[in-house]
Amino acid sequence: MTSDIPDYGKTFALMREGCVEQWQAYIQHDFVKGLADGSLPEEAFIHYMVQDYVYLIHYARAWALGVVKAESSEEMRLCAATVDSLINQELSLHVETCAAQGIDESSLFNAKEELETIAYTRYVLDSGLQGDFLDLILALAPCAFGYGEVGMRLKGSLYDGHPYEKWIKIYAGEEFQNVCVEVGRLVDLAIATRVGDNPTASPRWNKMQERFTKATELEANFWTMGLRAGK
Ligand SMILES: Cc1ncc(C[n+]2csc(CCO)c2C)c(N)n1
Repeated sequence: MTSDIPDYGKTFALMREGCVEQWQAYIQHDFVKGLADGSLPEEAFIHYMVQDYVYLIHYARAWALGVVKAESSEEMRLCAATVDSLINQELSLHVETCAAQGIDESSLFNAKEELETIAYTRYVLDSGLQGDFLDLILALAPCAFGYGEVGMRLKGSLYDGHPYEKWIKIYAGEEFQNVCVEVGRLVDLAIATRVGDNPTASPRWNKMQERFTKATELEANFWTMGLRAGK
């Protein structure tokens, strides 16, 4: 890596460049700044974690739709593995963090959804329902790439007793960074097999960029929703 932009593949580099303004609004959001220096109020963090649990449930449903829409055994396997790890592993940070605040898992599962949560998750699901596998995967991708980039950036912000150390270490960690690289490979492969080696020349490119950009905007909106708690 020659810059501070992580290497999650060719599509990530192109798409990120195609929506730099929205991308910066996402990864340098005030919520992220508050996570970095530890100044984010705990109330906002918990509000965000509850909504993020709900988000992850729908996000897992969207990856399950990827199993339905896959057009190769490799795509199908990767999507199925992601559904499994989301449901059986990745939700545990949310369950544990919220349990410490007296919120049990059934309250999380049944939490009232904020409009930003509905907008983002249903946009992703509809991308897969309305479109093909590629449409779906492009709406899913900013989630992984953005948190991967945020995690990398925030690694240097840790200090002894940092309130959000656990969160930062998960997203900065090798395991999660590998997930981003894997998602990058899946997106690159999905594009190569459907639109070829020169995707920006494809008539589909603008629509593809639009999906990625919209999901990026919905990510920034999701942080803003998190900040609203207690105000
Ligand atoms: C709103 C929101 N966006 C992204 C993530 C990060 N994330 C959740 S699951 C996962 C793995 C991707 O396969 C990633 C990167 C989040 N937690 N919440």
